[in-house]
Amino acid sequence: MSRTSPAGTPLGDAFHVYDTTLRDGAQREGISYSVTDKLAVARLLDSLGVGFIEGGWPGALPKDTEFFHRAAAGELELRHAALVAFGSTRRAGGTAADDEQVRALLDSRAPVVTLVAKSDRRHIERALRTDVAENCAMIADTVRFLVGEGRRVFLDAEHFFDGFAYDPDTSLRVLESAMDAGADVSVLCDTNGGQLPTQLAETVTEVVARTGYRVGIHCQDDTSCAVANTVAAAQAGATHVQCTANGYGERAGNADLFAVVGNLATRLDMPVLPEGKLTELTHVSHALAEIANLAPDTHQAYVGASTFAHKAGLHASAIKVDPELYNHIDPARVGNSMRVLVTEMAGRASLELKGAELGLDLSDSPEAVTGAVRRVKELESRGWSFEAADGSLELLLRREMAAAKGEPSDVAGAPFELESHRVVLDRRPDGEVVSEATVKVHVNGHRVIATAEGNGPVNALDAALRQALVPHLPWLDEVELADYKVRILTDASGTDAVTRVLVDSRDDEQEWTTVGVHGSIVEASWLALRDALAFKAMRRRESVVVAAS
Ligand SMILES: CC(=O)SCCNC(=O)CCNC(=O)[C@H](O)C(C)(C)COP(=O)(O)OP(=O)(O)OC[C@H]1O[C@@H](n2cnc3c(N)ncnc32)[C@H](O)[C@@H]1OP(=O)(O)O
Ligand SMILES: CC(=O)C(=O)O
Repeated sequence: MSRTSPAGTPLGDAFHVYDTTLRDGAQREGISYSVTDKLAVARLLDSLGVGFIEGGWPGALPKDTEFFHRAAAGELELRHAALVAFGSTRRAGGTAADDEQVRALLDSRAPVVTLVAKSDRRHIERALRTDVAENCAMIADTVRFLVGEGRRVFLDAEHFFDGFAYDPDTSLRVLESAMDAGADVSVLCDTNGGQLPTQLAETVTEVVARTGYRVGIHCQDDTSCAVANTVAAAQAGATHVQCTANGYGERAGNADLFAVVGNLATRLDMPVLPEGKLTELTHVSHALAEIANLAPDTHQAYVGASTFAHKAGLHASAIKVDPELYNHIDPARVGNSMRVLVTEMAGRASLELKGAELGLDLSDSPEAVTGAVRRVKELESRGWSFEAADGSLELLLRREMAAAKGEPSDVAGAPFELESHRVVLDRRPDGEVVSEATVKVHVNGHRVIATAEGNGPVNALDAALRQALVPHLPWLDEVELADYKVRILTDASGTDAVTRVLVDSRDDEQEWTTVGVHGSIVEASWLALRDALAFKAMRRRESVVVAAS
């Protein structure tokens, strides 16, 4: 069943993309949005073009009450989305007009209200401790009251799927009580997140067929099927999908907005976002992770940094012919990009594609490619890893290219020669442990000896090297040691442990990572640092050549 308009124009109110990051997403352990965070999240979601933004539960959480207050006072100007206040119906035995929680929904001034209500008879009787008739009256009274006050009302039918399997008549009566009172959408909730796509889609189909209501879907992710369930529901006739940014949500989470939108837009050709907005998925996902103070999931569908990163040589060989052969979509459609990883699993094509990514044309250097593949495999079998060390990989490729042409490999060499280095650990009387490094190097015809301290061997060696080299090579001062990581590999060489050091460096123009591996942490650090400076020297030589030509 397709709901794409013939012209491919946005579906608008015919299909709702409803975000509940600020309510269900905020129920994730570890997330605590400030009101300012919530406003920033809402702005980003609006800029992406979702149809509805559920801002929280006014009256229940003071922060949410303040969020709606500040939004209404002009701090939130929404261009695409309608703001939604979430809350429960009146309590049993009262009236909607007198219910404090219901009043808070009105006071929020949100144009849309989503009411959560029980739709599983066991919950009505055991958790609410009332009967089905009173539960339906609570819903109908509250919907009628809010609609009478000019609000658009959606019903979140909690535990719908479990309830429908147990006692379908009660669950359908709950929907009926809301829709007859003027609600717009019956949102079927998989509150415990235990559904699987086939059974869930069958229920959605049955509800749509039996009621003719506009049906929505809200899936928790306890079976890791929230996205699949949401898409299956849309295919079965649901025209309102509730999701959260990056799948944040209660317990295991909710349906990931970016995967749901990615699937609907690219797999089912449904223009669920305004034109041109799909390319913002990756950026918005990462920005929302930042606000939640969580690291983006690098393997997240559509938007993860590794989601279009190809490691296997066989994949690369087909990608070289046509990227579509190993990508389910063009990553640019969702604002992401493809990368080729070079590791022990690489083949010739991987190296050629990586070379192109690094600006090196290897098409007429078959010996260099063969040499580089052999060298990478051999080094990786000894614990090296080039996957995250593009700087060292580029140097390796350039050395192989030079060797293949019979040129000296110092095109990619360090701009100095090491005579020796030494690092000692100095435990001070106050208990502080300081690394002290001494280097003896030859640079521009001078023999230089320098000693420096640091908070670890990499840091101390870096400081000593700079002290020795900068007076002779002042441009090295532009290089900043941004970070370094040390990993002990117990089985890399088959016998003894080795240490792998990754060094991140940067200057005004770029960042690069280099790697060193050795039985000694000091030597591993030295190798990674030497490549870091060799990389800078190589870039400098290139810029001098460009400037001269
Ligand atoms: C499935 C979901 O995720 S829905 C969203 C859930 N989100 C939250 O719960 C976060 C915000 N919640 C809160 O701040 C508080 O729980 C409040 C303000 C809503 C209620 O707090 P309290 O009045 O202290 O009650 P408490 O949380 O202990 O229990 C909830 C009450 O609401 C009742 N209730 C539960 N669901 C509903 C419903 N759909 N409609 C009406 N009443 C309901 C319960 O029966 C219980 O009533 P009782 O106090 O008579 O036993
Ligand atoms: C409404 C909601 O969050 C749920 O049923 O899971």
